[in-house]
Amino acid sequence: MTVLLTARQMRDAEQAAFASGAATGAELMERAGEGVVSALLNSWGELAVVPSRAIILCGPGNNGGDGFVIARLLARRGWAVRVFLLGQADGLPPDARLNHDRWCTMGDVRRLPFDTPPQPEGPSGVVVDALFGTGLTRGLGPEVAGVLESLEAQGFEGWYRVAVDLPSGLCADSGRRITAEDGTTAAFRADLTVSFHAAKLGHYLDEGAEFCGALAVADIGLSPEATPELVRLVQAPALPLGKRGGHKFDHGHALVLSGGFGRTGAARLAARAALRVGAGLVTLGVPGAAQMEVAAQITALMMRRIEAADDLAQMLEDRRLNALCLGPGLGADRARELVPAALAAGRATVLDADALSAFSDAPDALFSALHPGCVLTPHGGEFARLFPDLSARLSGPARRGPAVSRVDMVRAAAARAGCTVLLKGPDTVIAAPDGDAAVHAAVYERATPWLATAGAGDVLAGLICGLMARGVDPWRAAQTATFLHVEAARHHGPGLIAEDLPEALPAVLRGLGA
Ligand SMILES: NC(=O)C1=CN([C@@H]2O[C@H](COP(=O)(O)OP(=O)(O)OC[C@H]3O[C@@H](n4cnc5c(N)ncnc54)[C@H](O)[C@@H]3O)[C@@H](O)[C@H]2O)[C@@H](O)CC1
Ligand SMILES: [K+]
Repeated sequence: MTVLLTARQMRDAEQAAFASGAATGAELMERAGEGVVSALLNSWGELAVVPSRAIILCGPGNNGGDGFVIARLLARRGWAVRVFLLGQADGLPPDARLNHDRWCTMGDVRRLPFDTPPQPEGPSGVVVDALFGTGLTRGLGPEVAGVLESLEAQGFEGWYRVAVDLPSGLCADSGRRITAEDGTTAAFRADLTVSFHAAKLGHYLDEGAEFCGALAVADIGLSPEATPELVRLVQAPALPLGKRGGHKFDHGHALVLSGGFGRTGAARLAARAALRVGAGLVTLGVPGAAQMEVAAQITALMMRRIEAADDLAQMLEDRRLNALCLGPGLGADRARELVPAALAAGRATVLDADALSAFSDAPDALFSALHPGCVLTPHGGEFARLFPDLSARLSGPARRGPAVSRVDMVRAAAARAGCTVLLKGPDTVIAAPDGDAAVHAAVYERATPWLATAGAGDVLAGLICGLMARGVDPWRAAQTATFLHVEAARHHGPGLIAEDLPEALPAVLRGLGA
């Protein structure tokens, strides 16, 4: 399992290594520097062949210490290396000071901010940002922001930008840029970020991937941590997806509630996704006025008339209907009518879109009706309507590092709602009420910009519902559906519209050995 760490968890892993005698700080710093050098040589093969040039910006902490190791290792390979230090050598922590001094036997250290910014002095090379890593506590002030700006102004075309551990200015826990006292939010924009031991949350959340460029994680010989608060990175389905034998009723019966005439498309998309992901049967619950419209559009899906809460309650007397989906295209009035009846039935239930927004005036009424079998799938706007206080903590500027993150807020939301909450986005965060949290980030090699299309969210709700109909618990259903959703988008590629997602699933499932 791949986990994402906070800055504190990374420090704990380091301290555990010191306490057990497994490594010293200087050893870890050496391995970190080696990790950066091998990652950059791997990323840009030409640099491994011919010695190149490096400009290395070192900060006042151990991130700066890594910078001095990198300087030494590259100079030994014959590179022309120029090193700059922010602050005084006397103020460096011991391991960083050791590596500063070792570097000083090989080359000089100029001060930051620059008197005159360095020129590229060659067609290619590497700018290394070793200013701040997990120890960033405040935003980059005008001094450091000015250094980054003046480097940008030099162009450095053909040069690569490498961030050590994190792009300076970016918060390790949240992926947000920390805002300085003067209101600026500067950060180093990297082509490659090389982190150590395990990726940090900030590499995947929020603006993280945008500033990291690409991400490599170097092994520095620390033991894997196993604490319950760890956040997992979803990179595969959370369970085998193959269908065992049996009758269609053995694979569950999902019910997707549709909106009225002219508004049934979203529910039909969700229903088709539920069927494609393997629910044995899927029925659309449709108001009378929309029955003709729906009937003209469906084949394998079934349809039942559901006008009011009583119809739904009556239908749910059939225990074989084991998973519900309400929200896509449902309409606010119909949501207020049907959601309480659906929740009272105690079935596995996905609430999305209108089923969430309809309760923005009285979220507590919704929370008191929810149960652990529910999954809420808000996008940012719906999350803000249900959890305005939590959302506000994310939307304001982050003044201190580490800053509050999407994971913190979705965890708080899941605890408040008493059920699984999935906050959609390129960095989807899923949290269970017991504090378990997972991130699925459609970034780096999994970037799927084509997924930003009308109806994609309806399909996701349907996938979760379909998996829950198959008996998967909400926590694993939410993670697996998110993974499949992105896999389907990647499989289809450019030109994707929501209808394509369920149709791409057979190939995706086959590829996963289902
Ligand atoms: N924790 C670990 O296991 C390891 C850490 N290593 C490196 O050590 C780094 C963490 O080192 P540190 O904890 O010393 O932290 P940093 O080097 O990230 O920065 C801390 C220093 O910067 C100052 N500072 C923070 N924000 C500032 C701002 N906006 N403007 C000016 N000064 C600011 C702090 O007061 C402190 O002096 C990691 O990112 C990584 O690069 C590696 O050497 C290997 C192992
Ligand atoms: K850095």
